[in-house]
Amino acid sequence: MTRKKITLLGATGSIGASALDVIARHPERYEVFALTAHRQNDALFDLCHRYRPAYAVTATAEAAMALRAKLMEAAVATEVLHGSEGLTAVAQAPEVDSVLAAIVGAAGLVPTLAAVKAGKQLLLANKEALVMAGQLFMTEVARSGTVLLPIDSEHNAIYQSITRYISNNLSACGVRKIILTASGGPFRTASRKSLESVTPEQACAHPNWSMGRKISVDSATLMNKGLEVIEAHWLFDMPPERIDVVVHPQSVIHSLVEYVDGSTLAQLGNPDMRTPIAYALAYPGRIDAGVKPLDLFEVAQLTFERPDRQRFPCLDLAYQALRAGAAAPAVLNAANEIAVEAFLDRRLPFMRIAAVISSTLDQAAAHEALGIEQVLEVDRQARQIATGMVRRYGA
Ligand SMILES: NC(=O)C1=CN([C@@H]2O[C@H](COP(=O)(O)OP(=O)(O)OC[C@H]3O[C@@H](n4cnc5c(N)ncnc54)[C@H](OP(=O)(O)O)[C@@H]3O)[C@@H](O)[C@H]2O)C=CC1
Ligand SMILES: CC(=O)[C@@H](O)[C@H](O)COP(=O)(O)O
Ligand SMILES: [Mn+2]
Repeated sequence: MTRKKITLLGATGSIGASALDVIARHPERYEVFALTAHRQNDALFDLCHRYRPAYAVTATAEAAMALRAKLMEAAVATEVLHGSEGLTAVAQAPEVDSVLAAIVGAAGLVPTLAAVKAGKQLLLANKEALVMAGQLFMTEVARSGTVLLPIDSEHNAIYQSITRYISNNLSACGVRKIILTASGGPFRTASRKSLESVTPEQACAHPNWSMGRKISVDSATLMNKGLEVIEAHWLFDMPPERIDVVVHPQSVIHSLVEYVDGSTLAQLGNPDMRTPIAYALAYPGRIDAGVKPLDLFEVAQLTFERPDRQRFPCLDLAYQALRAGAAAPAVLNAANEIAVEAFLDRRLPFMRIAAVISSTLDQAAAHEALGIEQVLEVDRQARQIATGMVRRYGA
């Protein structure tokens, strides 16, 4: 069997760790071609030592020099690149079969799009890329013929629950609705008053998933679900009124697809990202992911609630941005990234995250964000506005 060569963008993160865990279980199937990091250079060295990729990518030339020296001393033959050119090079290298996009935030857009342009099979975790530039992204996917496999657990569940016997058009397949499940986050039952003083540590303590800090805060505000509504819109070509959100605190049903004949199909499993990652790596086959099978007697109860749109206004801000279209989702994403960073730095109270995003959406100039340069310019301007808003609403 020829081994699939994988570039892992964002190898030092939470998705990176889950992906490498699955890959390491199947050395006969997968070969790590490139690993990338941003701040965690020592962790990148350890990964190179263990997985012996052909390439590693660091953020800066200085970091690359330091890593090269350590690798040479350890007799590891990995070549080190750096910066955005380095990321693009390993996303597009002719030897690469699949790119797993797990950089967090807007920083993932350019290298992920580079992989699409080169027609690589794309295993997509970086939802922000689709939120910022969905139209452009999906146009490139169609042009290059990239096979795009979602890793985000909800979208992976939907992908698994769609029966595509007839067509790639979901309406033609009888799909009426997509239903995204949300855990409700760590503050699902918290009073509005208590939300005013919650800390980053509390916000990052997700009840079911172990994830990076940015997405953990997004889950706590329900912006994660808002971003996922936009992600689902682009991945499955569904209008916003046919994408619902239901709070399901156990995170066992990862999402559902409702059909016109009254059937609702869903994918279930223990909350562990190795399942969707293994699905995408092995597609269209299946491989062991190291995940414990679901024990329904242990789960015992699956419960459902409506999201509380008053306590968690970020969900509706995302629907609004999706309906507004054009550059609004890119503005929403940029403002959210600035607000979440400020909250994590204790410069902005939790309950002001939505205010920063809403005011930024109001103030940002209307743009028809078409090309990548325009999207990046919208992102830059929105960050500037949102930074001003953080000062206004800040702690
Ligand atoms: N974690 C999860 O379970 C899930 C995550 N996702 C999505 O996957 C993506 C990754 O999430 P997660 O793994 O939790 O995030 P982490 O914060 O754990 O990891 C982020 C990765 O991106 C790298 N990175 C950060 N900033 C930059 C930058 N400016 N340029 C290049 N690389 C950068 C980090 O490098 P370093 O650490 O070296 O600084 C790290 O490797 C996000 O888009 C998230 O929404 C989706 C579903 C589930
Ligand atoms: C694992 C995953 O896909 C995350 O996006 C997860 O869904 C976050 O949980 P919430 O449902 O709380 O947003
Ligand atoms: Mn998700």
